[in-house]
Order: sequence, then structure tokens, then C-alpha cells
Amino acid sequence: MTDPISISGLNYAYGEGELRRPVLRDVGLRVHAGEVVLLTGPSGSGKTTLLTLIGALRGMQEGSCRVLGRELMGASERERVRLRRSIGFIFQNHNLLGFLTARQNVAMALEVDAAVPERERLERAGAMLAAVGLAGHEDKPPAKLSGGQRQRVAIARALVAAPGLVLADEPTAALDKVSGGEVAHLLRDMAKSRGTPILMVTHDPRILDIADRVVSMEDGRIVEAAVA
Ligand SMILES: Nc1ncnc2c1ncn2[C@@H]1O[C@H](COP(=O)(O)OP(=O)(O)OP(=O)(O)O)[C@@H](O)[C@H]1O
Repeated sequence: MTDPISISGLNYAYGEGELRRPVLRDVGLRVHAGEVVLLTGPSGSGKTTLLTLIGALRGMQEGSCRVLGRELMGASERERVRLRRSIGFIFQNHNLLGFLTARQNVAMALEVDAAVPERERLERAGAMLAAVGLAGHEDKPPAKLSGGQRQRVAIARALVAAPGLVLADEPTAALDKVSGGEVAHLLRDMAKSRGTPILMVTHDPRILDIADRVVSMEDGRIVEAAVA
């Protein structure tokens, strides 16, 4: 089985001409099937940029980045859109839509699949919300939920379509210690039970224990890969 993420010789720079600034240098990284990998490092070291390249949210410049069996170097926007549908994304500020209920926010992730009728989408969303401990909160808008509950909705949304990979950017940064720890463990348990690999950018030393492996970045390079 090929690794869900396999990167080598990846370079990336922002800006052009005299303003060109390299932010990723000769990055190599593999994430194995079912593995939970945390990406840490100082602010500005390039973690988010790397995550957005892996998530096909921006185009590659140099090197190789294979995600779920597809090479992203040279991939068209259409190919990138298609790959993004196989990835569950979770961000720090959860990106839930305020005018939709928790259930509708989760069901939205199933809308790309026209074969799933709306009633079934809402049912699957409800089951997923129950699985993340939010039974009874399905019909509330995000504003009526706590920060930790909102991140649980974001986890449910990221996983409901059974993605091949989850990419998370600082999902616990806005949470207190207890809810941050709960959310991180929930995400790990949900992904592990489904065999879904996770790559998570985090500054949060309180959640390092969820990792199979911690990878550190500094100044655009991977400097250390340790088994947690
Ligand atoms: N759109 C952009 N245009 C120009 N420079 C950018 C852009 N996005 C990020 N950068 C710069 O690239 C470098 C890497 O940023 P990146 O966000 O990837 O780092 P990070 O490790 O995720 O940082 P943080 O932990 O603060 O989120 C930083 O110096 C940042 O200022």
C-alpha cells in the first residue's frame, strides 16, 4: 500500500523577483497509512504553507508531493479540486457557517456527492454528531455552542464523508486546556478507528501525546522527526 503522503525535494517561495522569499527548503516527509503525525515548530517556519500544499489548496513549485496516490507537481486546478474532496480539513477557527445548524454544517460535506439524497445526508450528519458526543445539539447554530463543541462539529464535518486523509491546522489553539485535550483525543480516536491518517500542525505542547510521530520544522526545513 502506498503512503497517503509522500514528499521529496519540495521547495516553495512566496513573491517574485527581488521580493522572492523561500519558505520551504528541500522538504521530505512521509505519512504512513493510519498514522497520526504532528507538525510543530516556531511561528513562520512554514508549517501552514506545507499543509496547504499537501491539501492541494495551492499549487506546487518544485519537487514531488504525492497525496493519496496523486502527484501534485504539475497537477491542474481541476485535479486539485478532485483531490480536495478526498481530504477532511479542520482549521483553528472551525470555519462553520453561522446561519446553518450543526447538522446542516456537517451534512454540507456530503453535498459534493450528488448520489446521496438530502434526507440521508442529514441522517449521516446526525449519526456523526452523536459519535463526537453532540447528540441533542444537532439543531443549534454554532453561536449556541462552546468553542470545544464547535471543534467537535468541525471534526464531524471533516470525517463524515470518510476522507482518505485529515489535515488539521491548529485545531486546539483557541481552546482551554481541558477542551483542547478532549478535542485532540477525540480526533485521534475517531481517525484511528477508521484507519484515517492525520497530519496536524500544532503549537500546543499539551497534545503531543496523541501523536504516533512528531515532526519539527525550522526555517522551512524539517529538522527532527521523533517517535512520540
Ligand atoms: N501568502 C503569503 N504571502 C507571502 N508570505 C507569506 C504568505 N503566507 C505566509 N507567508 C510567509 O511565509 C513564512 C511561513 O509562513 P507559514 O504560515 O507557513 O508558517 P507557520 O510555521 O505556519 O507559522 P505560524 O505557526 O505562525 O502559523 C512566514 O514568514 C510568512 O510570513
